[in-house]
Amino acid sequence: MMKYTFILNPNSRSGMGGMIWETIEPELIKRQVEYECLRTDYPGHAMKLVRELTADREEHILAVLGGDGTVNEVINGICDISKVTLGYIPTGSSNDFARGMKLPKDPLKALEVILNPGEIKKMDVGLLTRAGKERRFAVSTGIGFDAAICHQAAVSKLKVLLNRLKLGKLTYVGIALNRLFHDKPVKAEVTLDDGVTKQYKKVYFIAAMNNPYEGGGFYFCPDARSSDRQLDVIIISNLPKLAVLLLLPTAYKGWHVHFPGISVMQCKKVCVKMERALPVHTDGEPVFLRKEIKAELLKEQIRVISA
Ligand SMILES: Nc1ncnc2c1ncn2[C@@H]1O[C@H](COP(=O)(O)OP(=O)(O)OP(=O)(O)O)[C@@H](O)[C@H]1O
Repeated sequence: MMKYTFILNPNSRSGMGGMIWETIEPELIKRQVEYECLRTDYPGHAMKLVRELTADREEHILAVLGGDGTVNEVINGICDISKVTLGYIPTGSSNDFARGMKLPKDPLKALEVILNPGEIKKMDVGLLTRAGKERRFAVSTGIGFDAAICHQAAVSKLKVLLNRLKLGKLTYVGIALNRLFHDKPVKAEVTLDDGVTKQYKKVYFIAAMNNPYEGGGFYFCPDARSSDRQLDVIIISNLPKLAVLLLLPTAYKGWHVHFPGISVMQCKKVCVKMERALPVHTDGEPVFLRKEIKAELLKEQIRVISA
C-alpha cells in the first residue's frame, strides 16, 4: 500500500479547512492508514511543499484538503504530472474542481472515495502562458470580468465574514455586481488553434475551461470534459450590462449558451489579445493584469481518484 500525503490548507474557507482536518485525521488513525500531513502556512507554500516532495520523480498519492486555490498550487508544484495520483477533499468556498469532477462535497464521503476509489480518472491539465511565464490550471483560466471578481474576492474582508456564516458564495455575487457596473467591456482578438483571428466587441470576459464550472457553480461551459484533450472557451461580448446581469443567473443551469452574445467553442489552444491589460486568474486565483494570454493543455494527464 502506498502512503498518502495530505496537503492541508488550514486556512481554506476562512479557517474551516483546519477544523475539517480534525474530523479527517482521527478517521485515518482509526483505519490505520499510512499517511503524512503537510500543512500550508502561507500562500504559495503548497506549491513549494509539493515541488520538494515530488522532486524524486517517484509515484505519489497526494490528497488535497483545501479549496480550488490549493488544488491549483498543488498541480503547479508537481514535478512529474504523470507520476501523481490526486485525491481531493473540498474545503474551499467555491469548490468548482470537486463539482466538475463529481467528487463528494462532504469531507468524510470525500475521504471514503480517496481510500476506496470507484475509478481513477485521467484528467487534462491546463497551461496558461502570459508574458513568457507559465501557470497550470485544473479548472479554468480567464481574463476580464471573471478574473476581476477573483482579484477582488482575494482581498475581501466580506469573504471571511460570509464564509463564517456559510454564505461564502454570496461574496462572489456581491463582488460580481460591483465589478459589472464599474468595469468597461473591451475589444478583443481571439485565435483558436492557429486558425483565423476573430475580433470581438464589448468583451466582458473570456475563459478557457478544462472543467465545466467556475466562480462557485457557474456552469459556463457545460460541454467541458476534463479528459477530452480539449479546452472549452467561453466569450461573453457585445451585450449591454443589464443583459449580462440577467444572463448570469441562467449560467447556474447552463442555459446562457442559448443566448446571443455568448460564444462557446472547443480548441486545443487559444490566444487572446485584449485592448488593454485586464485581470487574469487560474482556478480562481489572481495572476496579475495582462493584455495577452495563451491557454492550452499539458501533454501529460494527471490521475484523479474519483467516485
Ligand atoms: N496558512 C495559510 N494562510 C493563509 N493563506 C493560505 C495558507 N495556506 C494557503 N493559503 C492561500 O489561501 C488561498 C485560498 O485557498 P483556497 O483556494 O484553497 O481556499 P478558498 O479560497 O477558501 O476556496 P476557493 O478557492 O474554493 O474559493 C490560496 O491562495 C492559498 O495560497
